[in-house]
Amino acid sequence: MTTLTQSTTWKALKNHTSQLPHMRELFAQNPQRFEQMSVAACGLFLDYSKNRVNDETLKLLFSLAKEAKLSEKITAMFNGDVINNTEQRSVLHTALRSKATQTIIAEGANIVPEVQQTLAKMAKFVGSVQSGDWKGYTGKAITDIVSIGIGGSFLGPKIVSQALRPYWRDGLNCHFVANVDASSICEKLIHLNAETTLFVMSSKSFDTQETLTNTLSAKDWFLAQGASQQDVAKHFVAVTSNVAKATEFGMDANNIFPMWDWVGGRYSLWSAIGLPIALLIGMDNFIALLEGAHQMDEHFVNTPIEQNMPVIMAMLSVLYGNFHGAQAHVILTYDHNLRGLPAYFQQLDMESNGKSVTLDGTDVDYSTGPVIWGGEGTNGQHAYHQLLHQGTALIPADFIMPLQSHNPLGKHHDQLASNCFGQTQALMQGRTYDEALAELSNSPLDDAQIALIAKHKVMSGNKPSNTLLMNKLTPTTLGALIALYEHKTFVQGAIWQINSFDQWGVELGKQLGNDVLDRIGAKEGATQLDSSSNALINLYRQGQL
Ligand SMILES: O=P(O)(O)OC[C@H]1O[C@H](O)[C@H](O)[C@@H](O)[C@@H]1O
Repeated sequence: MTTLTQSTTWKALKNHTSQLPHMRELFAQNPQRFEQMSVAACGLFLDYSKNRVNDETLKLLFSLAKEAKLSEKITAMFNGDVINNTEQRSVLHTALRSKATQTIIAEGANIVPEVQQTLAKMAKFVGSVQSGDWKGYTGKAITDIVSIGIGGSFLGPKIVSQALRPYWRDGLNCHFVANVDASSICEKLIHLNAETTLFVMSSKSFDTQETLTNTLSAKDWFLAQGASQQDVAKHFVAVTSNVAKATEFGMDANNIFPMWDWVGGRYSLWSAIGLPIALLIGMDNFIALLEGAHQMDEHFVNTPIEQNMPVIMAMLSVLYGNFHGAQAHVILTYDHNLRGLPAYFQQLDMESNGKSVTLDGTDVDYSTGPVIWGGEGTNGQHAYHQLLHQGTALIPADFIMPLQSHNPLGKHHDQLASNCFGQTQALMQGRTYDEALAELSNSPLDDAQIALIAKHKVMSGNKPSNTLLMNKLTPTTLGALIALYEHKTFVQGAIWQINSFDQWGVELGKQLGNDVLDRIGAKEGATQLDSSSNALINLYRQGQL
């Protein structure tokens, strides 16, 4: 039994939440609800009024945060304290977007100079590739980047590049290879010219099977196109914290961009892992991305928790996960360029808070990280919004939308916005039986049929949502948005007293996968494992059913 669930505040929340009226009633009681439950920060605007809260709920949630010593924990992270207790590491992705004048101590040294040196190395490299000064082995400029990496070494570069498509410099294209399934790399290489292709291999550990395999295959392809071993240095660069392994692999030491143990993979896009992003949008825009995140860092550190955007969003998630039984959370991006963002937040949140023991190893007796999923609006309305409106599961929703489009065309953006706002309204107010009957008042159906259809048209409403707006999706607002969710994830972990920065759960699958790989390649069929695993391996070995 943890102290958290035994606390007075926790018990008060349990009691309070069961007595709150429907959101329709909460809006009717307070015409100022929107004004009182919205907050602006760093170019973002959060409307959290469509939530199952009143002033008392918020007061209790903020008490929970204070009892968790949240402010002290925020300070500890930014100061470089070793808060990742199982790997004995600081957590300082925030240092990657710090100012050159700052001093941030990690492992006994000021890390800001090295961060700045790496940014300068990136800027020089990006400038030379974009200007055409960087030449391939036949003297041609680079036209295509192939980014090889997986997990945090893939999702950040991929999703941010996609989100900032309007900022791509002409003349450069980028292809992302992550999965070890050869289709991923083959379908890209087939269209590329080795003379003008640059491979960026990103792996913090330089020990991830998929990334190593893909990089070796890329190298084989490159050499098979007529290039020679000494040409590799012109076409392969690496981003890693394991410089020794990268050099051993054959990467030219001058082409290795460092990263550090105090940056978690899912928090690393701000480091040289973001090199593909910078190559596409330019270093000036990459710096703007960092600036947006830095602004959100400042907001997070300096703003009282009651007006603190990451804290508000985090405490609302704690409310639904721990007091309303919600086990999932949906991210709905009403912006085509943000279509990949739910997948990014999926790793950020689920790999951070998918834990079941507290920092001191006590089994939790409460829910922790929810299942994060989502997609772009309005597509989701034609796919899964039915469940959001009438399903039995409570799934809180974040709607994210810029007020201005990069492609203002006719009524498109009006329709996008009207759908976004209409959805949050429908989730909140639902439809009563009487309203359904009224809608059927002119129906030719008989009374029994009308009563039946009306019943099927009832929507309970009271479904919570946040609406996050920005003027326009720019590098700066995107940086602030991603940092917002990083800090939201941190706050939830702080409340749940878990380590949000290790990922022991991914180890076993890898170990067993390596064992299966050996059994697939063995002389004899598999017999030592469970009957299912033996059979599956042997089916694969025979290559057909
Ligand atoms: O960057 P790498 O060391 O290759 O790791 C790539 C990924 O591997 C694992 O799946 C970790 O759980 C991720 O957090 C990490 O981003």
